[in-house]
Amino acid sequence: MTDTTKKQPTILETIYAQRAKDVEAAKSTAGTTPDDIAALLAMHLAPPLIPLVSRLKRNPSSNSASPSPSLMAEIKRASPSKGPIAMSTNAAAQALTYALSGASVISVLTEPTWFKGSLLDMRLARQAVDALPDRPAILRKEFILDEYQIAEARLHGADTVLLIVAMLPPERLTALYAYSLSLGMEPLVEVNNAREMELALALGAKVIGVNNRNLHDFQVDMGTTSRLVDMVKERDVILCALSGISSPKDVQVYKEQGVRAVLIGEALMRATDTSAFIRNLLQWPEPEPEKKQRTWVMVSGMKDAKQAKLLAEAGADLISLTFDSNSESNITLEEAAALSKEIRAQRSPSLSPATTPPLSPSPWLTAQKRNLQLTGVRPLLVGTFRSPTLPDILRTIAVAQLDLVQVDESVPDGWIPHIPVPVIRRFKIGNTAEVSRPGLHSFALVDLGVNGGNAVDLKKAAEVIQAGEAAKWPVPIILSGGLTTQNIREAFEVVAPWAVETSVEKGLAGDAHDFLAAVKGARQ
Ligand SMILES: O=C(O)c1ccccc1N[C@@H]1O[C@H](COP(=O)(O)O)[C@@H](O)[C@H]1O
Repeated sequence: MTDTTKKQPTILETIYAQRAKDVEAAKSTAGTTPDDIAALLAMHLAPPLIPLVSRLKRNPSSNSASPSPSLMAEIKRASPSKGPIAMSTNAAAQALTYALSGASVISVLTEPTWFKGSLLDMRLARQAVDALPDRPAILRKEFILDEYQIAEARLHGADTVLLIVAMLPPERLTALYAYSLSLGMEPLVEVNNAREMELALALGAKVIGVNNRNLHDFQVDMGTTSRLVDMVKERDVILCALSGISSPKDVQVYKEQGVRAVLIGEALMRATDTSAFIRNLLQWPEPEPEKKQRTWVMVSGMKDAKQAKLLAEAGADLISLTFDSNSESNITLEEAAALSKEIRAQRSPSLSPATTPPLSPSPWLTAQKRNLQLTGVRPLLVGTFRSPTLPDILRTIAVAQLDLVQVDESVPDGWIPHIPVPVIRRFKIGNTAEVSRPGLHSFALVDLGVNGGNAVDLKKAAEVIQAGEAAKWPVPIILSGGLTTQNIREAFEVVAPWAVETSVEKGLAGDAHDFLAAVKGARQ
């Protein structure tokens, strides 16, 4: 017979009990004991952090006169109240979509039983956004009851963790809050009523989320946040509304009340066009369309400073020197240093204040291209290397004062972070799988592998661009190999590269000048 006098545990109590068991199991598993996690943190194996508070203050509307709240976008496959929501979600792809749509925080549920999440999801979400210029913070959305889960979160790439006041005795809450801070992570402290808000404020929490969903009975009351707004007025606290938000009206009400961020799960997971849905929900401005930039030109094999100056005047943006003893264009270190000095003396950077466009979310190569264009200094000096050693590259950069270097496939990826200037990686047309890898080379040169005059396969190069960076941004490439005054117009039409390359073959400056003139004529 069932004992009807015994109170049924709420879902929060049930989840707590299960997570307490899960934590004990993880702690007693060889390789993931608390000592192991501490040793891994001491080895600095946790990736670098970004601060939650300042990241939450930035969103695509934050420069406007009336900024809308920031977005904490949640990856939520399922939930105890709704069951399955979006079971086939790929956490990394979803995270990248959120990031490129302007989210300030990506909230990743790591609870496996009711939410179908995992630490692997969180780690992949972090990896997917890691190379973005202003990546969102990663929140471990979890039922945290033990320091162990916070250390685990940090190790797997979280920038912040959730602490649920309703779930923790006050002294546990205080200890966990302090521990999270000790690892550099300002937590999101979740409350559901005035008493919990007082506890959160007493803690000194800087980011407080009011959950509109009562975690004991699942009831969602959108007024819960509104009723607590006054408690944080005039305080240095970012107030966030959590749960049940699905329409622009919901967000507008909170915005008017001074809520600075909203956490949204289900509505985002069900959206068909996530970016458009987010923009409409938050009333963020449309991203400014990329201004059509003129196609850049790189002239390679330069050995003569006067010639370089003339070509720069004729429109060359990048002047490349070849460091390859097997090439006729090879330049010695002494010659390179002299040429560099002359070019630097001649180039006159604009000293007027930089017109910096607002930071808009964009993937890695697109951002690198934009940043280079913003420098305003022309021509930039490139050192092109064939089978170099790392010390060769470093010394040449220092002596010849190179702005960029270009390397071929012989250079291991592991060297690139050690090269102190942006790297152009040369890819042969049949071998372009890694062109849009983020976070390593800053620019990709796609070599059609043909010498001037022969037929070039422009369609293949077009496919590389159209394969897309983060799916929908055209991959900015430098197109090289076989471009001539005759085919440059077609190359622009078929491929639309960011830049094109030609070379000063055997000192025939005329060719490069003709090429530059043809480029000018062909630019749309
Ligand atoms: O959604 C639930 O059933 C749930 C149950 C227990 C704890 C938390 C739960 N969900 C939380 O809901 C928000 C996101 O809400 P929404 O999907 O936008 O309505 C988030 O805080 C979840 O962790």
